[in-house]
Amino acid sequence: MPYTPPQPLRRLTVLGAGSWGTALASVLGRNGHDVRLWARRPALAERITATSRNDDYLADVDLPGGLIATSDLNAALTGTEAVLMVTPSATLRAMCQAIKPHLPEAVPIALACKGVERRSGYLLSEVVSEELPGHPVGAVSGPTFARETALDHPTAATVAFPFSYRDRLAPEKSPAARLALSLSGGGFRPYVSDDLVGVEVGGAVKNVIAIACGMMSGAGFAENTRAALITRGIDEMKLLAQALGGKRETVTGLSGAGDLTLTCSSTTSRNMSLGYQLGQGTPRPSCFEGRPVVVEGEVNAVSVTDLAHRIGVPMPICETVNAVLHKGADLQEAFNALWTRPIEAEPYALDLSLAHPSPDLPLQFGVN
Ligand SMILES: NC(=O)C1=CN([C@@H]2O[C@H](COP(=O)(O)OP(=O)(O)OC[C@H]3O[C@@H](n4cnc5c(N)ncnc54)[C@H](OP(=O)(O)O)[C@@H]3O)[C@@H](O)[C@H]2O)C=CC1
Ligand SMILES: O=C(CO)COP(=O)(O)O
Repeated sequence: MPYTPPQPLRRLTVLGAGSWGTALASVLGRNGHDVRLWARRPALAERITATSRNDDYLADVDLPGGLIATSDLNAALTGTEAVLMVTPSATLRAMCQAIKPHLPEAVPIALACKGVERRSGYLLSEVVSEELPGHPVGAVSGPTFARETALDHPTAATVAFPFSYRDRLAPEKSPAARLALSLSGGGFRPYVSDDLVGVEVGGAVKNVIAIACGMMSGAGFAENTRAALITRGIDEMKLLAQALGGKRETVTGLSGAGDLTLTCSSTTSRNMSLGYQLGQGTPRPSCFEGRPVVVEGEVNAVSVTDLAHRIGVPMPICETVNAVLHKGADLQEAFNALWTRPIEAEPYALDLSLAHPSPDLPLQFGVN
């Protein structure tokens, strides 16, 4: 059989007209695709369509002309060839249930939200597969601030779908390849991966680590501390990815180390910013001047640490963030306890025999 190259998707749906959904719809619109952007508020959908601006979320960004927003799920999904889910992780299950009656058969679904479901401990792809069986499920994830992406600054991200035998039989139908081709253009450069678990774990954990970095910076610690948290955060990601069946090396890519570096580098990140404000002593209700802001690491501090406990993965930084955010722990005392833990091997490994720097040394040693 002659090789048929994969083609971009013609029509795509982006669910969620917040900052990231609008940025992704802009990338697809600029690349010439027929994209429908679903906003839950009809008034916002009308304004986006009429003005090519999203004044609620990306006020200073010109969106591609002809970008159609709608609050009607049926209109957004009819005839679509792929769906990007871009509402907060906690809304994902309800969104899946809402779109089910309108979803064309077998269309691929890509997650652009980041997290672990709190109640079940499932990765978000598992939530989608449970609610919407029969659809290939993947993710788009990487170091991608929405505003920069919408302004077409050079940005790279990973498009991950599990590799199936069908991809080998018919590579032209591969959802990862077709979605990556659709996103590719202008400043947006996608890479493809078959390690969905590794990609999802990176996205879920990096937000919690960014809160830790923000807390430490806000409390007056310096750059050495932040670099240590980033690096040890990568180790926590690796352990969780491996324990859930993903690959450790995926965590060194865009969706892991890449996104962690971005998110832990400035208070442009909402997660880093929340940590910073708390580190400075601002009470939680007064952070962001009291505005409701999506901070995925806040809810995911609970879901990630719960999941880690349940499967026996040590994640001490995430644990510390969770204790400060949700268990009333004192920030300084909690970080002191983190810092004075018994000495461990680097990298920590789930297979304890691999973690031993020497057969004569125990896995952990020291005071405390
Ligand atoms: N912003 C970024 O730079 C990036 C964000 N992400 C991820 O994308 C996801 C969405 O974040 P982001 O776009 O930034 O968030 P925003 O705060 O910018 O937008 C949130 C969006 O979700 C909608 N929404 C809120 N609650 C519900 C609900 N119960 N049901 C349906 N829709 C709801 C909001 O609608 P309404 O306006 O009506 O409230 C809005 O469209 C998060 O998981 C985030 O981690 C990933 C990469 C980059
Ligand atoms: O995920 C993001 C960048 O990749 C956005 O990070 P924040 O949600 O912390 O702003």
